[in-house]
Amino acid sequence: MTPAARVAAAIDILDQVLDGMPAEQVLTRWARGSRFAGSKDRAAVRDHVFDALRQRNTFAHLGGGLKGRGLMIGQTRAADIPLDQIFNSQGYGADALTQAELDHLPTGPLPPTADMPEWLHPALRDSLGNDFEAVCAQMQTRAPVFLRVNLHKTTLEQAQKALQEEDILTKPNLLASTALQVTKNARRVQNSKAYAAGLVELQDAASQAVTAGLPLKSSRVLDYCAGGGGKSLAMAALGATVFAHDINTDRLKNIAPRADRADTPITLLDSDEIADHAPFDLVLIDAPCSGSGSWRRSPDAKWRLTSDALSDLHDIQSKLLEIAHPLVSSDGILIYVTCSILMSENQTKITDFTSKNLDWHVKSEQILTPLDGADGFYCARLKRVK
Ligand SMILES: C[S@@+](CC[C@H](N)C(=O)[O-])C[C@H]1O[C@@H](n2cnc3c(N)ncnc32)[C@H](O)[C@@H]1O
Repeated sequence: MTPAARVAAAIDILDQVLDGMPAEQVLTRWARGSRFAGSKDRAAVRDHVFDALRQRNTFAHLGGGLKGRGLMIGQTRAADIPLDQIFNSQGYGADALTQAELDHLPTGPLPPTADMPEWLHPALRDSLGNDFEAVCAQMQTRAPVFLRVNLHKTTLEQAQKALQEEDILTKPNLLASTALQVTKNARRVQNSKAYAAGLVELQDAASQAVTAGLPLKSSRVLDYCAGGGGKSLAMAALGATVFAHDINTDRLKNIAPRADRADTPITLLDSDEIADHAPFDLVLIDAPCSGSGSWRRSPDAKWRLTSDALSDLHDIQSKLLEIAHPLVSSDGILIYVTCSILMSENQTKITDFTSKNLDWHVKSEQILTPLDGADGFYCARLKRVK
């Protein structure tokens, strides 16, 4: 595909995403229906779409409209690429600019805060304080790709060497001793031998930081909201005996093959089986949340979030704390985690919980934002008052 044809594809995809469809779903459908598109084309179209969603309002301002076409005109302008190289009606490329589009002269640049939903600005300002603008600017950029080294099978150095043999370059990351940041050929990771052999998994460094600091060796752990098992696998690799549960049992299906690859067994539990295995030394609630800490990776989610949906999430988060805390052994630890940067899903939830459950107190809290180099994360460790 020519650069112009890739932009034309991105315009169609963006129009569907702007109508409310999840970006991943539209991209997958487009790739299936576009046999002519090679892996480089698919990657380029994906980058266009995600970049445009990260900077949606900036590009709409530069391009003169909040439609796929406006966003891609804005993106082309922001990249300083001559517009007629892309918008020239040639081949499968995008149509040439209309007179109105040519006449659109954007006034000065928008601040980075413009690319965060406006209704959330007060909550984000409260949550991030002086970092609000800087976090918004960071959210306009692509997130780094991180790997978690499976210490059960290898060391950081050996994993780096194995990846290097496949021309995938990495460097250690200070957030977690298991974390490698990919600096070259990130897209090759999932087809690499090192990945197939279970030496590494894709996992954000902040997510790794959350589990890396836990007392996991020889602990019995319940991952109450295990999803695809990212944290279950990380905890098992650090020596824990892990039980994984999720209300959506379909989401647990990926755990068995991943656990096999990593050589770290994980026991899946249905809701009615949990009581038989309780209490646990550690119960992890990786709560469903706005995902605002990882909006660089899924930028369409920030435009889909509504205040009603956020309020529903607050209710679920409170419910999960109430359901899960009795499953912790008398001297055990309750861990509450979100990939949110909103105080209402984090500190506020924990304060509400401890004010209703006076026998629990917060041992420590960890608050990470994208300014720390990875996704935004919150982690509270709670114990019973002695
Ligand atoms: C943030 S995701 C978990 C991600 C996962 N821990 C990982 O590291 O890959 C939140 C999960 O909570 C699950 N969930 C939502 N409500 C739940 C409930 N009431 N009980 C248990 N799990 C729930 C969702 O199905 C979703 O898989």
